[in-house]
Amino acid sequence: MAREGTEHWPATPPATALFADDLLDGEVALITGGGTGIGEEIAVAYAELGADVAIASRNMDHLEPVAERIEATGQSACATTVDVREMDRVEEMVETVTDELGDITVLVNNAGANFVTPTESLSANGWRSVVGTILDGTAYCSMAVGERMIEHGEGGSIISMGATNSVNGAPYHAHSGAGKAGVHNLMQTLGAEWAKFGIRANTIAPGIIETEGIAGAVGGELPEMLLEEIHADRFGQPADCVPLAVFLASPAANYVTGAYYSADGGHLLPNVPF
Ligand SMILES: CCCCCCCCCCC/C=C/C(=O)SCCNC(=O)CCNC(=O)[C@H](O)C(C)(C)COP(=O)(O)OP(=O)(O)OC[C@H]1O[C@@H](n2cnc3c(N)ncnc32)[C@H](O)[C@@H]1OP(=O)(O)O
Ligand SMILES: NC(=O)C1=CN([C@@H]2O[C@H](COP(=O)(O)OP(=O)(O)OC[C@H]3O[C@@H](n4cnc5c(N)ncnc54)[C@H](OP(=O)(O)O)[C@@H]3O)[C@@H](O)[C@H]2O)C=CC1
Repeated sequence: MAREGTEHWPATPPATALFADDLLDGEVALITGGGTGIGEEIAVAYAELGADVAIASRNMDHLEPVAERIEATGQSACATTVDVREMDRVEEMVETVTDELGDITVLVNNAGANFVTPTESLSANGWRSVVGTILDGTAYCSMAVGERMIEHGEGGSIISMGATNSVNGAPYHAHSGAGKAGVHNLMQTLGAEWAKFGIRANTIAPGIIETEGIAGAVGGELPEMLLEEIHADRFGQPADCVPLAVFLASPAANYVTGAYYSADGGHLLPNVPF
């Protein structure tokens, strides 16, 4: 895994160097889109810290090698296919994970989709494809897992991946930015509504993180000129998103709900004018 850093903005260390290795003992985590990019890094870190981990996405080829990495830590893994845009498939996924690993205590809504396009060229199907994955998918997984967390009666943590493109809007990101804004709002609503069940719901907003997914979304390599807008002077790596995901899954966040944390190297901060 790439962990590239710079002199002033070093790479984020591995989770095992930052957290107690039993921090997530007894947790059962489900990470959608856990077979690639940021989701893979979170899945393996959770297992290294003692959680049993399920990963789910459309393509089993992505999932199998990550399930092997999880099992190599000594924890149990479950890999199952799902299209998060379909509620029936989501219900099946939750049933499979619960049967194999037990009651889910941590849900990470990480499955995501994006492509950069002028809004006047965006088709209705393109809009649905992205908003369906980001917003419908996050809602369906949260509803299916949340219902079981409520029945189980021991609370839980729901963590959703937002994006900094939703904060001020972002040209060529109409579908993704609107979907991610909805994700944050949904987490705030669930945080309020499900507080009485001990279920916490929070959002992590990655900045520009080097993954195959974002390379595909921008149609190739990330343009170097984007670095001019990033105070950290480097693109993020999946590992930069892991500590927030560990924190929010752990008892260290027992009083934290409805919150929004960015990991973006200062991408949204103003430029210094002189
Ligand atoms: C250069 C400026 C950069 C600035 C950066 C600022 C801030 C960065 C913030 C970044 C925020 C979020 C980033 C991410 O989410 S990165 C992770 C992205 N990962 C993925 O997208 C992985 C999953 N992706 C996919 O599955 C596919 O790419 C897709 C999203 C398209 C969904 O696949 P699906 O199989 O469901 O869909 P189809 O291929 O059938 O297509 C559906 C419709 O969408 C149209 N489409 C697809 N690609 C494009 C494109 N590049 N441009 C325009 N339209 C596209 C496609 O034509 C279909 O529509 P029609 O049926 O009408 O043709
Ligand atoms: N990288 C970045 O710069 C940023 C990323 N983010 C967000 O972080 C998260 C992870 O991004 P990143 O790791 O870069 O992206 P990736 O493209 O690597 O990961 C996206 C994952 O979602 C899965 N997925 C996509 N569509 C579906 C679907 N309909 N049903 C189930 N699974 C699906 C994919 O697997 P499969 O193809 O097997 O279905 C893939 O594993 C996403 O939510 C993304 O929007 C936010 C801001 C910036």
